[in-house]
Amino acid sequence: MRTAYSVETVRAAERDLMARLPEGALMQRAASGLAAACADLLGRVYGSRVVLLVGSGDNGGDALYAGARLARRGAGVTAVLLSPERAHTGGLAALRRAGGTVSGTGGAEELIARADLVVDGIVGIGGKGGLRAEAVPLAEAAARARAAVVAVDLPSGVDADSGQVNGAAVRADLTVTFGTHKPGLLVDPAREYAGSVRLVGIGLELAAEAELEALQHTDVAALLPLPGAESDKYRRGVVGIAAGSARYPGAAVLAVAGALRGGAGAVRYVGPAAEAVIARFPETLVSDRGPRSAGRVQAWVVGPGVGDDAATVAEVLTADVPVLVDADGLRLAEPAAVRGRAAPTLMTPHAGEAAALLGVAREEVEAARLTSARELAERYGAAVLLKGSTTLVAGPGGGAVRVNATGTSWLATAGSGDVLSGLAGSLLAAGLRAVDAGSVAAYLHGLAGRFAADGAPVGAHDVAEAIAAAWRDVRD
Ligand SMILES: NC(=O)C1=CN([C@@H]2O[C@H](COP(=O)(O)OP(=O)(O)OC[C@H]3O[C@@H](n4cnc5c(N)ncnc54)[C@H](OP(=O)(O)O)[C@@H]3O)[C@@H](O)[C@H]2O)[C@@H](O)CC1
Ligand SMILES: Nc1ncnc2c1ncn2[C@@H]1O[C@H](COP(=O)(O)OP(=O)(O)O)[C@@H](O)[C@H]1O
Ligand SMILES: [K+]
Repeated sequence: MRTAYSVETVRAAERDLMARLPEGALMQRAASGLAAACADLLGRVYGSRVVLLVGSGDNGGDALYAGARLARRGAGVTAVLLSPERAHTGGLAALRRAGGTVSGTGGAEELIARADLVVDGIVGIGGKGGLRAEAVPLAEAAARARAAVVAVDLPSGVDADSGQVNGAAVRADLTVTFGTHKPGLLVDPAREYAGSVRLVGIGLELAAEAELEALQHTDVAALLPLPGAESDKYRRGVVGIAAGSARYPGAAVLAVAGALRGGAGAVRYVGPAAEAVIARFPETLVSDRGPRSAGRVQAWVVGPGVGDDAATVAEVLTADVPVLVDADGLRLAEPAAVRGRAAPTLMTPHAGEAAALLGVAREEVEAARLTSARELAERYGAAVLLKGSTTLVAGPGGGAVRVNATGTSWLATAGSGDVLSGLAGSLLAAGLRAVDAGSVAAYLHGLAGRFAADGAPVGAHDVAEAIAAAWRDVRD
């Protein structure tokens, strides 16, 4: 499991550790890891041109000490100081001793244009708001330059705790982060600014709960429901799919396609698209008598393509088993009916649907994805899976939010959300907790999207077909 901790938690751990270590030891650990990452990126350090962008805090100190290490290995290192009188004294002295030079911001853009590597030490976890005006031209010059850009701890200008980006920020090829990931490195839009992320251990002991968790292959493998010798189709769980309409029969077919690959022993379909479902998936149990009379299920999926069928949504919400609400179902569900449920609920909006539920503009949700997912989960007393390039899954009782980045932008194709709903519903029926079902489904769905696309456009049915390959890959 990869975890990310809040700045407050990092600060507390830093204080504890600093009290036990000689002064400056922590910064040396950070600088050593940073310099090693820079050297790897450069390939040949000797003779390379390195520009350090140095702000007034310890983030700039890290950059200066790392710059000194590179200078000792023969790099030509210049530090551009944003506030010369407040730059880290020890770091500056070390750089000078190693033969590095110092410049003000005048002429910095030409230096950046000629550099092989730009190290962004403008601001780290002490940053507030977007980049300040004097730093913006430097970030822009770095974006234009052919140099590789390495961000120290996090790209300057992004919010460490929320992943929000207010105004300009540095775009890095690599972020070298210290002690733990920060939420902003894993959540869009900030994640896009971070490039690849390298974690450098500095010995922090993080006592509090993580803000974010990102499942890895082994975590997912441990959660996958596997049949045993004593299994039969009912014990494995039956998932009910209430989806589709005369107008949107495809949503039903795609949700069933996802559900068949999710680990439930049987898929029961109710609704007006039974013929289309059976034609494609003859193994589906179909019924046209409505959810309540359809027979026992261990979880429901309601909503994809149901159009205006509010009655079906209301009926499913009265079931005493876990319910996944998606698409039209999110619009039609009575908030009180969701909040009043005793069994778990998993809501799966994309940003537009989340915005409608929260009564804000879509852009607001996209800019503040983490806060939005948490807010919805709290308001509805439900687990909330917020779709997008990084998918978030927040539980109703607070706690760490799961983040998933296995996907690919090829998944932005009509109907791929329906496949995800079926898959997650199937995992719910197999007995996974709502947050686990949502995050495991997002993980497999993202991988399946990658496998199916492999660099070319795909349809949602291709994604469904690749889910089996994603399972195998995870279990390997
Ligand atoms: N935690 C750890 O365990 C370890 C932490 N380490 C390192 O320390 C870093 C944190 O250092 P930090 O606390 O000195 O804060 P930092 O990020 O340099 O920023 C503060 C300065 O930036 C300025 N500033 C603020 N906002 C700004 C903006 N938007 N745009 C531009 N400038 C802005 C602000 O100015 P002021 O408001 O005072 O005018 C202030 O001077 C951390 O990220 C990591 O790299 C490692 O060395 C070892 C282990
Ligand atoms: N840029 C992207 N990168 C990765 N995944 C994406 C991206 N855009 C959308 N997705 C994923 O594709 C799926 C789209 O779902 P949704 O928006 O509900 O589409 P539909 O309603 O057409 O089925 C979600 O799983 C979402 O996370
Ligand atoms: K930085």
